[in-house]
Amino acid sequence: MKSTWQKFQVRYSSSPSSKRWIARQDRDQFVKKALSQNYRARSAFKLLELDQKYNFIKPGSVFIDCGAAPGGWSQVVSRKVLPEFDTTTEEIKDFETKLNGNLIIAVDLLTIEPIPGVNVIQGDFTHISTQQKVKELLKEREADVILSDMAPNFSGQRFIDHVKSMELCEFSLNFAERVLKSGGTFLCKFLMGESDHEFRNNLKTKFDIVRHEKPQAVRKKSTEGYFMCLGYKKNK
Ligand SMILES: C[S@@+](CC[C@H](N)C(=O)[O-])C[C@H]1O[C@@H](n2cnc3c(N)ncnc32)[C@H](O)[C@@H]1O
Repeated sequence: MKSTWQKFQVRYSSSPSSKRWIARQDRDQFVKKALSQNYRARSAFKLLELDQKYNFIKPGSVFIDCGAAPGGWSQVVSRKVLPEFDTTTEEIKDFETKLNGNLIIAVDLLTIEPIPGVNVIQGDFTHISTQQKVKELLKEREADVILSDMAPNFSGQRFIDHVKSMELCEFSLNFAERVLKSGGTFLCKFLMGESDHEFRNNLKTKFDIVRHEKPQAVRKKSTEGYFMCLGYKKNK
C-alpha cells in the first residue's frame, strides 16, 4: 500500500518545479524522520526541539495551536500530554475524563484531519468569529501555551512576506493578551525583516524571557525564525 507521500509523488511529479521540490524533500532528513515517526509535517521537529530546550509542553494544560494544518505541532502536543490516545485504535470512551485537564485547540484556514484529543476549528484566526469559537471551547479557562506557526501565502517578495508575517504575529499576540494566563508561554513564527526587532521589543515588555530561535529543522536559507516567550506578565 502506498503512503500519503508516495501517492503525492505519483500525482504531482510532472512539472519541473514540483520535481525540484520532491527531490529536495527526498534529501531532507526531517521529511524522512517525519515519515518514519508518522508526523504529518517536518515542522513537528521544530516544536520538539524547542520543547526539549524549554520544556513548556506540560500535562494538564490548555494549548492553542494557530496555523495548525496539517497538524504536526498538534500531534507533538497530543503525543506528549495524551500518550494513551495516540496508541489506541479503538473508539475513545469516556473522552472528557481521559483528557485529564488537557485542552488542545487547533485552528487553521485549511482542514485538519482528526488528531486524538485535539479540537479542530477551521477558520481565519484574524477574524473575531474564529477567535470567538476558540473562546467558547476555553469555557472560561485561560491558556497555558499559545503557539503560532501561521505563515502567509508566500509572494516571493521578501519585504511583503515579512510584513504579512508580522501582521499574523500581531494578531496572535493580541489574542494571547486576552486569553493567556499569567506565567504562560507564547511561541510565534516570523519571517525576519525590518520590523521584527520592534515586535521583539514589544514582547520583552510582556514576557520575562524572549528568545529568538531558529530550530535545526528550519531550512538554512529560510528567513523564518521563532520568538520563544516565557513567563507572561499579565496586566502589565
Ligand atoms: C507552516 S504551516 C503550519 C504547520 C503546522 N505547524 C504543522 O506542524 O503542521 C502554516 C499554516 O498557517 C495557516 N495560516 C496562515 N494564515 C492563517 C490565518 N489567518 N488563520 C489561520 N491559519 C492561517 C496556513 O493555512 C498554514 O496551514
